[in-house]
Amino acid sequence: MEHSEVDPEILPEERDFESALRPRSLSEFGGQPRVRDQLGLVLDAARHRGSSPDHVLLSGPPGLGKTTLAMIIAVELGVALRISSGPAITHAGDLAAILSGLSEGDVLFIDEIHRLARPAEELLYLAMEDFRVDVVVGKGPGATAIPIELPPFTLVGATTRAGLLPGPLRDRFGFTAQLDFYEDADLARIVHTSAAKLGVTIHARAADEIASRSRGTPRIANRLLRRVRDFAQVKKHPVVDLDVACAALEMYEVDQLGLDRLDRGVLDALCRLFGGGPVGLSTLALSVGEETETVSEVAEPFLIREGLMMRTPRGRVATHAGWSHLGLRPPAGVAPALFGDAE
Ligand SMILES: Nc1ncnc2c1ncn2[C@@H]1O[C@H](COP(=O)(O)OP(=O)(O)OP(=O)(O)O)[C@@H](O)[C@H]1O
Repeated sequence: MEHSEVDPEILPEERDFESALRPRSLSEFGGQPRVRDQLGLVLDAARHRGSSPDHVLLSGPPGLGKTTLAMIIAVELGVALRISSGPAITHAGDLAAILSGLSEGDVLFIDEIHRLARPAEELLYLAMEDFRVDVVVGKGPGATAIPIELPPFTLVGATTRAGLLPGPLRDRFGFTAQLDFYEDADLARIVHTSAAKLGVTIHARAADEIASRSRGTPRIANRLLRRVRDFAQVKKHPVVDLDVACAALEMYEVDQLGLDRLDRGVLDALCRLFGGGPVGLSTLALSVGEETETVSEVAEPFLIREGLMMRTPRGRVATHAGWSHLGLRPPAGVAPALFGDAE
């Protein structure tokens, strides 16, 4: 399977790069003003009381800053951060071991919390509410539950799918922050900050261009900046201006809307091969030589968000804006949408 250039999933070789660019405090965290203010208040109040803040749930699409915020929470509170993830905790015992290793006030970050196994989830209910875990010793009728007291801690859960969280778990978070896609102006500021950290001199219009092709996602903005930096270095441009940024982004096949080769391939196949649809997902995926999951989870959400295609009960359909984005004339009957079209 080919890797999509702007796939929001993190790549292993990017981890160092990401951690170097992470903001370390709430004031450095660009964008999301509502979340920043609300979270700031929660942390201030806890500091005032000298106690741990309520458990925090961060929800939103990948790459918007959930892990970054968890790290910031620990730094702002001056406590240690323990990191784990739903899929990594396969047994309730794994979670009990993590919880019993916490010190007073620690922040425990569980990424992808919607993927916790059921027994671990139930153990977490008690830990979140009463700071206690019951460790079951033995099997069958002779089994006994030994309660273990835990020090007060703050759980920070992150999820891309808040709707998949069971109600009892969701209700145990005192504060929920819903992260939204970023405004271009906020992304441009992030590009400037990251460029400064990387020692790249960048013009305002170049930063704006990168921001506008970043799908509202800081991870993608930083990734595109890295690509542009590589291009500028190899082509010996000491400064990244608009022309350099556009040439680099064109070379990496990221278009004005932020579509990459995979997205364009899907839209192109939908329009040219299937007359704009409706066509089934598996047929569409086959026609671009990709797995169905790659098409439905990587390409489609963005194409749909941009109003370029729709999912209908009969299959995938290109919108008027989808046809126009490829420079094609939509067939009669595909009317421009009153709202929601990207163009
Ligand atoms: N508000 C922000 N300001 C500056 N940089 C940010 C911001 N939010 C995210 N980033 C950068 O984007 C990258 C991805 O952020 P992060 O890992 O926190 O996302 P995430 O929401 O946890 O993603 P995932 O759901 O895939 O784990 C990091 O390099 C981080 O530095």
